[in-house]
Amino acid sequence: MYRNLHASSASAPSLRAPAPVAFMAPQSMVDDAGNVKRSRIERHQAAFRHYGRKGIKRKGIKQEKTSSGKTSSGSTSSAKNQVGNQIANSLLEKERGTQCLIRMDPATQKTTLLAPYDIDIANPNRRTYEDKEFTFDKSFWSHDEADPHYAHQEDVYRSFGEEFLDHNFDGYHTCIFAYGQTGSGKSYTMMGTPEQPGLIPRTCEELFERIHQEPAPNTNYLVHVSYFEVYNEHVRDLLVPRTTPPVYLKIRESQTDGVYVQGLTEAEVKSYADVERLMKIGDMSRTTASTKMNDTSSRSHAVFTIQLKQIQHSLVSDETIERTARMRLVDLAGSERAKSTEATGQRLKEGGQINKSLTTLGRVIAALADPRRHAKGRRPRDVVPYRDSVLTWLLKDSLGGNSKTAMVACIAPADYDETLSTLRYADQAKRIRTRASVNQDCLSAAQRDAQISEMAEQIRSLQVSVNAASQRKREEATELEEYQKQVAKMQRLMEENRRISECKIKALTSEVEELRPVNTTLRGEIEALRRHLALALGELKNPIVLPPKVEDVEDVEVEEEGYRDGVGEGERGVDEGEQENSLVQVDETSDTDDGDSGYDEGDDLAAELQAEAKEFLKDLGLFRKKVGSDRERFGKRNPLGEMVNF
Ligand SMILES: Nc1ncnc2c1ncn2[C@@H]1O[C@H](COP(=O)(O)OP(=O)(O)OP(=O)(O)O)[C@@H](O)[C@H]1O
Repeated sequence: MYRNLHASSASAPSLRAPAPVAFMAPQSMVDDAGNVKRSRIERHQAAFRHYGRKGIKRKGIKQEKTSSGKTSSGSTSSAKNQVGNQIANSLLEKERGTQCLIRMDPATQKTTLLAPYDIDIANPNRRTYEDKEFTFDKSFWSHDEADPHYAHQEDVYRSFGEEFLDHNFDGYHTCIFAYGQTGSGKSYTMMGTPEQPGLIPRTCEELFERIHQEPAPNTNYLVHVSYFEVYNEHVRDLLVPRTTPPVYLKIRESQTDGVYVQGLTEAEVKSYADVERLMKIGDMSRTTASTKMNDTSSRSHAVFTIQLKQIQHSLVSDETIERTARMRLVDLAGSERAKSTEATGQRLKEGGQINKSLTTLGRVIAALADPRRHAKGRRPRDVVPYRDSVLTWLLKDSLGGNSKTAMVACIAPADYDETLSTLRYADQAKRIRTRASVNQDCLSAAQRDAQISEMAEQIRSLQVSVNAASQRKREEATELEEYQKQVAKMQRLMEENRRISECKIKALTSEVEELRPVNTTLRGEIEALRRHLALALGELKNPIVLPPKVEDVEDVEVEEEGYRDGVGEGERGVDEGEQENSLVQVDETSDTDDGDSGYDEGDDLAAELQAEAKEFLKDLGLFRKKVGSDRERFGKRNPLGEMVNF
């Protein structure tokens, strides 16, 4: 673990050096010369960090002893639960037969990561591990409560949390964030448990203790709290109830406020009880899940922010001093290897997102720690990839800007690679330099009055533009209403048209149905007429010659005789030849009354009938065409777009 303990003067901005905080080795592990003793038995001990606590004195809460001999608070029954939990954790590590690979030297603050013993000698290609040494600002050893150097929650808070609160009262922005592999104790360090509160509750509690103890009657305090999480690269307000689908907030950047979360709840709090209530709401809302490495693993980065505003008024000089400080307390999600967590599905996806944002945080830290960054003529901001993840963008100011920042690197030192990676991360972060300055405004009565009248003017002009905007809005609303009316009217008309078309189609369909039998009959009649006409024509062109009937012949003979009585012989010879013809004529006209004129009339009739038939066929053709076009216009189509008969 490491942290920044360098303070800046309240009046001028200064450079500060972040420094590491690591586990503190128990005395039993350090020999007289200060060297770390390495015994096989020790190295097989459980590896979890266990913070104890010395509570801030509170009513109704029992006091307990810490390693440093100071008193602490905690309810007895809850403390029992916590002890159980701690033992369970230790047992879990022991059950796994893991080695404790960390040693700490309280004299030098040196942290040593020891190479694991189980090196496979038979396999020479296997990677060789070696001991690694790191030095951090502070190292906390929370391995065994029986240890004289065991670091309780209270010890951790007293060693730097308290100091950070001092910075806040001096008007500095601060940030403490916990980093480490999953299950290494980040949430325990930052939030803790009701029995063993961590840095956040202790800071808040002491903040209100100091406010309420403030003897100066001319100082006013305003405290606001916000709590949000970054889950899968989305920001969610933890102080509002969860919804389905979840409401994600947008990140904005302004020149005056820097990077901020738009629409985030900033609740005013007047006492520690108010903060406790909000912390409870937020913790219940936070995304956690049970994984192989941790029963209540945080699947998101949680950012708890306290805004402290101190307004001081001097009656002597009639000046107002405003100090604003922001405390950011960040519990990062744990880095994890899919192999160790055996995660699948949603857990695997979350793990991927967590690692991605932590990798970006690592790149940001590396860029900020790069000594060339401070070289002359270099434009540092170009190379820091803040915007590559939501987390780094939001923490931009805390990581490399106006803030005093500490990183607590938590380790569960049973895994050489994970622990080495965390310690390297921390080692790099300690090289970062930020520029913290006091956020203070000092205003004389005249300046304040000027500011008030300037603001009043601003409010007036805003009021004017709001009025103009609402007028525009009203006009726009009227236009919109008119437009909506027109659209509704058009829709109504279209609907009516559709209905009219439907009616037409129905009427035409029934007409066609009615005409269908007439059409069939007419077709039949036309066919009959055609046949009849063909017969008549055939008959006219090839008349059938029939022999005269007997009575007819006799009648002729009688007539001939009468005739013969009146004409000469020669005449008779000629008449005989003609007589034959006239007989044919007579016979032929027996049906048509007159042989010669009957033939001409037949032709006329045929022509007349033909013309009539043609006329009829023409009408029929037109009628067909009409029916066809109506079908085209009003007929139904099947899904393939083909016409369907109606
Ligand atoms: N110093 C400690 N003393 C007692 N219990 C501890 C200590 N450190 C961690 N624990 C316990 O270990 C478990 C895991 O710790 P915690 O949830 O804080 O890990 P984490 O690093 O936040 O994990 P994750 O990244 O998965 O959220 C918890 O039950 C916690 O109470």
